[in-house]
Amino acid sequence: MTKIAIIGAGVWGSALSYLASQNGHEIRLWSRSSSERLEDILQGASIILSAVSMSGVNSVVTKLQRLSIHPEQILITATKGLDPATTRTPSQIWQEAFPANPVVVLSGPNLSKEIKQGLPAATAVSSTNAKAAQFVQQAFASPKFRVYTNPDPLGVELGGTLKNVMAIASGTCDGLQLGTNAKAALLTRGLAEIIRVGTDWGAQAETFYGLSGLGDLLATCNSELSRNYQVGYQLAQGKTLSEILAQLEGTAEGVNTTPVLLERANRQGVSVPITYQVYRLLKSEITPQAAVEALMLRDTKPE
Ligand SMILES: NC(=O)C1=CN([C@@H]2O[C@H](COP(=O)(O)OP(=O)(O)OC[C@H]3O[C@@H](n4cnc5c(N)ncnc54)[C@H](O)[C@@H]3O)[C@@H](O)[C@H]2O)C=CC1
Ligand SMILES: O=C(CO)COP(=O)(O)O
Repeated sequence: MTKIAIIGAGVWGSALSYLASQNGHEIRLWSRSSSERLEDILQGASIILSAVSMSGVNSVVTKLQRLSIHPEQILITATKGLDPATTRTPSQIWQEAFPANPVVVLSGPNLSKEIKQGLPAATAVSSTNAKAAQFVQQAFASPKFRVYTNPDPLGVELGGTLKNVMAIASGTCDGLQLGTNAKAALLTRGLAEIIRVGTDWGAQAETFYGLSGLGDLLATCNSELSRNYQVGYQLAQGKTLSEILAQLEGTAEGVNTTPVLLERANRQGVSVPITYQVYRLLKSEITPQAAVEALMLRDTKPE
């Protein structure tokens, strides 16, 4: 039995809390509206897991820095996003704030509603500290949740983060009823785009063919349970972004990830044509139909 503190009681934090409690661990779930003090929640926890949305990462990290975190406490980040101010990933933020602590990234094709229904799923846990990743693997592995370790935390994290942009594009593709060929082309070229960005960032290309890359791309880009997919689908139906977000259950991180990803890719000179069209779509600079045309009419090139 392990004591696990979970910060962020949104849909993903709650699903992870459910998985860990099914394994017999002692779970303490904390949210901004909790009556309990954060320091009491963290006291004695072997694992501190953050499942807050990207917009909350910096303030949660700052809160924890004011408390006494023991260097042996394992920090898990389950957030899929990029910091708009610095383009850093959540694990980079956590590791810089807590250089002595092991930081583990948890990411995979994990639509929380399916997990809450008790359907089987798999995920990846990754850290520069292999022992910490194995500890987390043992803590969360169950007959319903298969947990793989992976040696490339940056790749695991970027796979889960960048696919959200592709999920918006995929929802748009389905909303416009462009067909199966178009969808297959989009996902394949989307993966190529993710790999270009990820390898330029320092991640391993093969990581993106694993659960947190291709795996999550397939799940999120093909499911109405994905909030990012829903954003794209509803944009294709003519709704405005603010109308969609007002009714969305939870966070569609791809909306905020897109401009940050584009900024970084432009700075690095990495070509991201799908991300660019998603960016223009989200900013209402282009219609969904015109975004598709812009992608199809690009200069011809080798695959
Ligand atoms: N829902 C899902 O299926 C999955 C979600 N994720 C990722 O997990 C993260 C959270 O997603 P959801 O739970 O779905 O979103 P959500 O919108 O349901 O929950 C986000 C949580 O973060 C908390 N939060 C935000 N700012 C905060 C702050 N400053 N201080 C304290 N708490 C704060 C909110 O109160 C809320 O409880 C996202 O990055 C998402 O991409 C990852 C895998 C699966
Ligand atoms: O990351 C997810 C599944 O792995 C959840 O996707 P959405 O955030 O698009 O709902």
